[in-house]
Amino acid sequence: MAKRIDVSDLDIFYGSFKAVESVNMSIEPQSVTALIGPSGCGKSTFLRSLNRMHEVIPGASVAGKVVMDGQDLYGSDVDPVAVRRHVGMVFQRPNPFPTMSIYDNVAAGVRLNSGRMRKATLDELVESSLRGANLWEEVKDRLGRPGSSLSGGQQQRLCIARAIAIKPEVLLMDEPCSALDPISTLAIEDLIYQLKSDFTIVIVTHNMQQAARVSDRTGFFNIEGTGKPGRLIEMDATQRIFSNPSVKATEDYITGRFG
Ligand SMILES: Nc1ncnc2c1ncn2[C@@H]1O[C@H](COP(=O)(O)OP(=O)(O)OP(=O)(O)O)[C@@H](O)[C@H]1O
Repeated sequence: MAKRIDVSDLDIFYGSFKAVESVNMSIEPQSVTALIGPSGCGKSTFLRSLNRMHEVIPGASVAGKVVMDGQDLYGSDVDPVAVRRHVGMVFQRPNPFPTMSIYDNVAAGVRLNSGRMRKATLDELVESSLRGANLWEEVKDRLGRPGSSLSGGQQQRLCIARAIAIKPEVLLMDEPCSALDPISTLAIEDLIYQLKSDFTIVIVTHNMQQAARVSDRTGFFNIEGTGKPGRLIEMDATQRIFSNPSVKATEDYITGRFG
């Protein structure tokens, strides 16, 4: 089941450097939320704070709340590994395990989380995940080949299949198309559109057309200058952000006047 996320007064640090300040944001279930803004304004840092990946960096920390369906993900009794099971992530560069087969790539996370599973059950899960990632038809006859034998766009869909195989509720995507050609990009965008009926999706993108095409809501982050923290400036329905934003900086950014 897709989940709602409510972020309140979130500050994010690397050591003593405050990279992101005072974010308040509601992320709706079964929708796509796009995060846009100039380089260095903290989009990726914020994204990683949503599944506690930020804190794996030495010295990194957060203050504030990230609440998923009533539970604060930073509560003292919450296991970060469990959080990452519920909130999956897809990265900028497709990163399948290169020597592992296509099948094993999809099964990897499940094996880690669920231990031993009947072969037939695992087969079914691998197939449904590959179908969910729109990759099944292209790979069903070569599941034993290495993940690295696929094209870049196929590898990214393989990574999406791997992420959805563990049945997360939320899927975070950090510029998932930036290393892909336009055709593969469209395939991923179609897929994002389909996936939102099952997942809550948050995507960081530098591509304004992509944000406009795939997302329901868009958040614009900005930074006043080097060394200053990034802030969420405005968040609204995507159509409104791209047609009639309330803040001038948002308009300047989306019309290409800066950033
Ligand atoms: N591992 C890290 N250690 C220290 N500072 C970091 C680290 N990663 C990012 N930062 C700093 O945090 C700030 C926000 O970076 P972040 O990568 O989140 O921005 P971004 O908006 O995603 O940028 P881009 O669009 O270029 O990817 C920047 O000042 C960056 O230098």
